[in-house]
Amino acid sequence: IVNGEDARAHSWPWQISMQVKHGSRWHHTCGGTLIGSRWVLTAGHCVWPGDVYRVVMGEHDQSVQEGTEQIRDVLRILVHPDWDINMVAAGNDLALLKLDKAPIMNENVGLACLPEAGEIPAHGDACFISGWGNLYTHGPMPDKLQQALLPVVGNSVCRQSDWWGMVVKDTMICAGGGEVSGCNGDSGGPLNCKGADGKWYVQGVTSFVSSRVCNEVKKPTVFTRISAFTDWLSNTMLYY
Ligand SMILES: C[C@H](NC(=O)[C@H](CCCC[NH3+])NC(=O)C(F)(F)F)C(=O)Nc1ccc(C(F)(F)F)cc1
Repeated sequence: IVNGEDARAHSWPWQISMQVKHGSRWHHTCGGTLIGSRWVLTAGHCVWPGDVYRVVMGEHDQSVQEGTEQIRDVLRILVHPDWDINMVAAGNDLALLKLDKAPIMNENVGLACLPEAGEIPAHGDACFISGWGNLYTHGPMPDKLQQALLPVVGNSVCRQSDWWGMVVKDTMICAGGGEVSGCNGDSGGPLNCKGADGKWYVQGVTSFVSSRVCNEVKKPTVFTRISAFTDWLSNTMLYY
């Protein structure tokens, strides 16, 4: 996240770190959201065939063993059938990770609330992006979880030719578009939006930013809109 701030520890208890094994070491590769007792939602572009992943929950500072971390292996990976790594603009950038065992739910690890099917966040809705992605383009990753206020940009604005144009589909949400943005490593993480009931809902899964600079003005961070995939999510979690 570019131009964000340290999150208060464990204030986004559904935020996970998806880690990939390189040799004998594990590296953060993407964010994700705990949406079921044994299910994590992340981005399709976070999954590479042949890689081995694990999920760390209850994490805050990745450089410190805080005693709140819970680590689980990934038993099964289900990438959205219509995701195509060569067609980011087509959307469907989703994957479900089934954990080998449910984590213990506590003040540091909990389930996200998901929106109703078809719910579209309004232009100007105050949402927060969270993640351990780069602090700036080609920059370092932070130790502590970052967050940033990223107001929703309605698709009619986001589709303007000097913004994202026709790259933005109905199954996507734009947010930001100024100096604040997601950046590499935030992929797959949540867009946290406060509902009318005062509860936080995860409305989006971080998908892409400008390929020039993460925080390019008029190129908001683009999220997969979860409310467009409620059937796929529930059917997949029910079946597998
Ligand atoms: C460097 C930049 N990376 C990204 O945006 C990657 C996703 C890359 C998937 C495709 N390889 N996502 C992120 O860095 C994230 F943290 F913001 F999610 C990028 O490639 N952006 C990008 C690519 C294609 C398109 C477009 F859809 F227009 F083709 C728009 C942006």
